[in-house]
Amino acid sequence: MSTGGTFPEQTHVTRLYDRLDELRAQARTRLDAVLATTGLGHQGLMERDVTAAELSRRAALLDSVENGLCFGRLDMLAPGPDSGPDSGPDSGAESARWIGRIGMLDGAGDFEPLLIDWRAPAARPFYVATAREPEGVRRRRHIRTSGRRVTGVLDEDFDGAAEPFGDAALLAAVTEARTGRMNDIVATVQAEQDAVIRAGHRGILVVQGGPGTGKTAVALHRAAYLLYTRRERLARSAVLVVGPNPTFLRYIGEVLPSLGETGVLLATVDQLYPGVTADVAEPPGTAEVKGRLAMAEVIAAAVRERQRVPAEPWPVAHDGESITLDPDVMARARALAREAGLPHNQARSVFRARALDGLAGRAAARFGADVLDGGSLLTDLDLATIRDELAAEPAVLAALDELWPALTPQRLLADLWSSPGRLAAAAPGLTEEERALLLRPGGHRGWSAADIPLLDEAAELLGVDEDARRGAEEAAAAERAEALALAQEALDIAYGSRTSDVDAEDEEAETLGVFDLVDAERLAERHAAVDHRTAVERAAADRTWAFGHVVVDEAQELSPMAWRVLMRRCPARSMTVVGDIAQTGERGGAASWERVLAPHVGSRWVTAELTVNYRLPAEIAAVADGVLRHIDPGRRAPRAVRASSVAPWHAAVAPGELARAAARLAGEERALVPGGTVAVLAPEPLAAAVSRWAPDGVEVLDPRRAKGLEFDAVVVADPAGIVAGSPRGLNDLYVCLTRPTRRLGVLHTGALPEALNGTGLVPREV
Ligand SMILES: Nc1ncnc2c1ncn2[C@@H]1O[C@H](COP(=O)(O)OP(=O)(O)OP(=O)(O)O)[C@@H](O)[C@H]1O
Repeated sequence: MSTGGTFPEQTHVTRLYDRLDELRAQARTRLDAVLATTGLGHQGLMERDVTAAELSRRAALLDSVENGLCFGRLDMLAPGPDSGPDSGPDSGAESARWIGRIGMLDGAGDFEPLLIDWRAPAARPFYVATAREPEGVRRRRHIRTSGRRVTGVLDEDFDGAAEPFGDAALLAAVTEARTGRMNDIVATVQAEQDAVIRAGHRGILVVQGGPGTGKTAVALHRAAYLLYTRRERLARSAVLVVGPNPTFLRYIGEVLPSLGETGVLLATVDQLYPGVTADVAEPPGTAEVKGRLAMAEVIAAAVRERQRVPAEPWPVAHDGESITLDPDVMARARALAREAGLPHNQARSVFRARALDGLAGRAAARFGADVLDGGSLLTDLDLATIRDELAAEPAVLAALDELWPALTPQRLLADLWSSPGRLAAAAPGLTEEERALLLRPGGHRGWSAADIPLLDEAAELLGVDEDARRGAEEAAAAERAEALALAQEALDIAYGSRTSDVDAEDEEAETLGVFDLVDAERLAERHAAVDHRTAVERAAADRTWAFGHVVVDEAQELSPMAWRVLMRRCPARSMTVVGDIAQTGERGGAASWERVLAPHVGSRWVTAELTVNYRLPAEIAAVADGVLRHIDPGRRAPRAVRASSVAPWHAAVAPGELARAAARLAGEERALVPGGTVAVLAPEPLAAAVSRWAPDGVEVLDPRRAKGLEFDAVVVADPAGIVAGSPRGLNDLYVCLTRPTRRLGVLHTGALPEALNGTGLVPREV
């Protein structure tokens, strides 16, 4: 890369920033003007707020693309018809295409494209042109900037005059020190990644790739690409990005905003049930059972169990006497209610109606039987009167509610986990030990992550509680009536306090007062809350939201029950699923994509594979590959894109010294990667012990929380403990070994685990 001095590109880049400033100023001026508008009707106010929100978003977008606004230039083989006689490669003439984060047109006169959005078809050659297939490109130039200054350029010529530099821009990008937050890769997306980002497939696209192949980066860029190409639809329906834990979501949280995209909700699966926070930890075995597909049937059975029929005739006080709820009448009412095919809470009214019919019929038969022929002496009207009387009897209604109660998902699940009898009835297919894992004998203490998909399942089967909904509607109506009364009061005061000039009917009497312009209803409406939330904000608060596209990262970790939640959130089944089966750590996680997806979409999904590792230097990749061979000898390891000439090390210490030594060595590593990030990865409880000793700036994580993250230097402590720590311990070790971008050390007690022998780890004394 040539650096230093002033680059010819500076002129155009300066023009681009000038244009960006101009667009920002325009957006702000329009926003100010819109906000200053007054005297609008209710409709006008709503429209004003929508326009203001849109303009604020536009202003925010223009701010977000400040860094690295332009990062590339393509000089095409055939200059465009407008190019002037001096349109040489450095002249910045019209034949050049400037590639950047957003598209911008020249504001003056002809509206020529000044900058092409990286997602536009015209930008594609920047990512896919090769010496063999130049795609009409004569030269590709990577432009590096710092602030608004061009600090370096790197060229690849495709006209045979010079050897292309190939991956130099990429190598510069992947060797940079890490900041602890993931960066976008928009300037250096590689051809195999570009194919995934721009894939036209509308259904489920699975991106399988080893660690460091850019799956996360590619998935996020694909989200940005889809928001660009399907803006109309996705702006309304929003895109959901699912990650394994909040630390990971924080790590990736800046990528999409830096690409100017905010229409995306980042969430873990357990954050997808608004109003419930999963804050209770539970053993992995319990989570595994709760994540099984069979739990869908358990929840369905638990709901059915709550639709009861009395075992014996049940006498209920009625009008000073007693009315009997006969099992056969109740059984028939239950059967009819179930047949209605409604969710439990909605079907309650069917049950109640049919039960009252049955009870009225039974009562009529008893009281009105003709002694001569056994027929009924009662008319239909009599029957209806009896039914109405029963329906007005609180004791009868209470009894029917007990047989078919209104239920919330929380109530259903809390009752299920606290009752061995209920659990045995709903989950006969589980063993006694498995059921014991589910029981919470001490009562309800909150929700775990694995409970959330079960609550979601229950919510689907229960539906909304109609009584509660009616209550909420009535409360809303009462609120509105109150607003109306207040508005009327305000108008009365305004009328009462109008000027005496108006009373005097002189010229001033023509002045319009507030009471002339609005009536109470309109005034109340004006004060009613208008929903200004963006699609993402509304989606986050709505359990039943249907997202236009869902990106699932670290998808191998999700349980079958979690997959059901995601499928419900995406009825269109437009998904990008990225992960690596070899990294599956959760007991309930995926062993194959086929098994995960077949229950939902059969064979209607396609796969793409990423094969190049951008994170690990070859020396560290060799260590990880050794472990991968033990996990699955048939699996191909991704090819490392670079070597570092720094050998990964291992050292043995006495068991009692492990925690302190790991912390000390991590401190030493920190000095070797100035400005970079360092982590100790260790199984619990060792990780907690290391945390106590770890110097500032060193993160300490267990393998689970290290998923998807990366650090400049990593010390893996107690590899044997990691392997022994879970049924998929080798996968966990593989995850740990594949986190560093520059340096790896392995600290162990006793001998190295077999999978690490002969992998190139160099012994050292510590
Ligand atoms: N084309 C690229 N240009 C520059 N950097 C890249 C490119 N592709 C990937 N990277 C970098 O490589 C690193 C690994 O990428 P990423 O985290 O997306 O990989 P991954 O496949 O999701 O890994 P894992 O399976 O371990 O979570 C990141 O720092 C990312 O920015």
